[in-house]
Amino acid sequence: MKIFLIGYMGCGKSTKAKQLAHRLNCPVIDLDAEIVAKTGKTIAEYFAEFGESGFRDYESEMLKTFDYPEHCVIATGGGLPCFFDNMDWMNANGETVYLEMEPAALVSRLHNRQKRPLIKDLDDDQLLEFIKVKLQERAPFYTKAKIIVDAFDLDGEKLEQAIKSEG
Ligand SMILES: Nc1ncnc2c1ncn2[C@@H]1O[C@H](COP(=O)(O)OP(=O)(O)O)[C@@H](O)[C@H]1O
Ligand SMILES: O=C(O)C1=C[C@@H](OP(=O)(O)O)[C@@H](O)[C@H](O)C1
Ligand SMILES: [Mg+2]
Repeated sequence: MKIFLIGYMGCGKSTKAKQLAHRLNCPVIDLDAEIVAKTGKTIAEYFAEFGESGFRDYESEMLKTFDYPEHCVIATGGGLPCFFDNMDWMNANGETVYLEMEPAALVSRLHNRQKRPLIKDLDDDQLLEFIKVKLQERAPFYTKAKIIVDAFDLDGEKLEQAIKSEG
């Protein structure tokens, strides 16, 4: 089974994907890291060179053409489910899990903003406002996930349980 973790920047997709894959004894794939490995550019450099729309094209192509092992956990980028038919594609090709988190909690997780071009120039107050607006836009996509879990106090074990009981 392919398990796609989705949710806003900072909700813990990359961190929890590693923990879950370790528990399930299967490979982990972080699509942002795959983009960096394939292009030789950081996400920030890719945005700077090709703009957000160039990045969205590339991440969608990466999502749909990656040679996934049969069983794996996939950390997606926060915006990926909200463009093209990516969310429907993931639902058709695996288990989708939305790691849901409140805007204030997301701010407290997003210390290292330089890696994330959409928020790199925002202070904490601006970031809170930005997330509130963006999360409203993105929620209709995220909530199409087959499984929704509260990501605030989540660890690999709780995530595994949530997938087993709801999946
Ligand atoms: N359970 C947790 N408690 C506190 N901080 C966490 C926890 N899980 C992840 N983090 C931190 O939150 C930040 C965002 O996590 P990350 O996995 O990169 O999120 P995403 O891939 O969803 O953007 C990282 O700095 C990470 O160390
Ligand atoms: O939410 C977004 O639009 C983005 C999230 C990032 O991934 P993380 O959610 O892992 O930070 C990365 O794909 C890019 O900076 C854009
Ligand atoms: Mg990530």
